[in-house]
Amino acid sequence: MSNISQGEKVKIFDTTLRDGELALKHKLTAKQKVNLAIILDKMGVDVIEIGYPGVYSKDADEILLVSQKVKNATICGLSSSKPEEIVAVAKALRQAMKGRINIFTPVRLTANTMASQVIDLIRDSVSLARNYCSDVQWSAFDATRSDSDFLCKAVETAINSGARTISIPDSLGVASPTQFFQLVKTIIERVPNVDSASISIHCHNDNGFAVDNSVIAVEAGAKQIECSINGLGVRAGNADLAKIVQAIASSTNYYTEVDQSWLRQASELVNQFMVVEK
Ligand SMILES: CC(C)[C@@](O)(CC(=O)O)C(=O)O
Repeated sequence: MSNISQGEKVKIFDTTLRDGELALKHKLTAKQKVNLAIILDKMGVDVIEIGYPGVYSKDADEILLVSQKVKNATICGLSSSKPEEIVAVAKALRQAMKGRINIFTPVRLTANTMASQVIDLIRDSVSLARNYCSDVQWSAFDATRSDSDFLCKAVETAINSGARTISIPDSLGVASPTQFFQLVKTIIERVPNVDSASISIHCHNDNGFAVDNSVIAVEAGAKQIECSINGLGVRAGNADLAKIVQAIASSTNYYTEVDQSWLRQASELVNQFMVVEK
């Protein structure tokens, strides 16, 4: 069984304006977000994550503004499993032609978390989001440090509750390429309803493997890669979009719809984001 077939498109999900913004000491302005989103849209990125409106209220306004400018890409907002955060994303997306709610739930069980409570949380939050939006992504926060049997159960629950995309993040950037390949493969082999959703991945670069892990995950069956311009993201950053697109372009088996001629302009704009405006 495989989630991606040879010759298939790999979707590119850009998180520069969400994970990347969190890496900066200052917040981006609405104008900066709109300017980058327009370039990402022209570039052919499939999904643009703009912010986390349940926690940063300015992100709600930015999602609304970007929605008015973006023509093709899906606009995405992040949320935890808290109902009020899910509603905040849904409201912010009201003018988006194509909108997605990305819900993350921690799946690493600790002494204080019961498996059944986490499963309930996933079911309730994904179902709630589906009442507002047909395009719901569920992200298994800290997937690479979780128990794989529990992770499979969590993924199955999210899909049964209506998630169309399942993201497997290496949240702390601890997985080696072999381990990450195996984890994605295990999910695709073991989760009975996995073909009702697409698998996405989101890799951090703490050990320098963000790009390698992302590319190898496609070989394991992932259909969407989450990455950012210049690899901007918390701590050591995310996978660098330009490197991902280049790696996929050089493979004969898969392709992306990203037009590489826009990469330089996007990279220069994100370099300017590092400078605090007076
Ligand atoms: C949302 C998720 C994919 C996350 O980005 C979570 C987060 O940044 O809080 C991660 O790296 O695990």
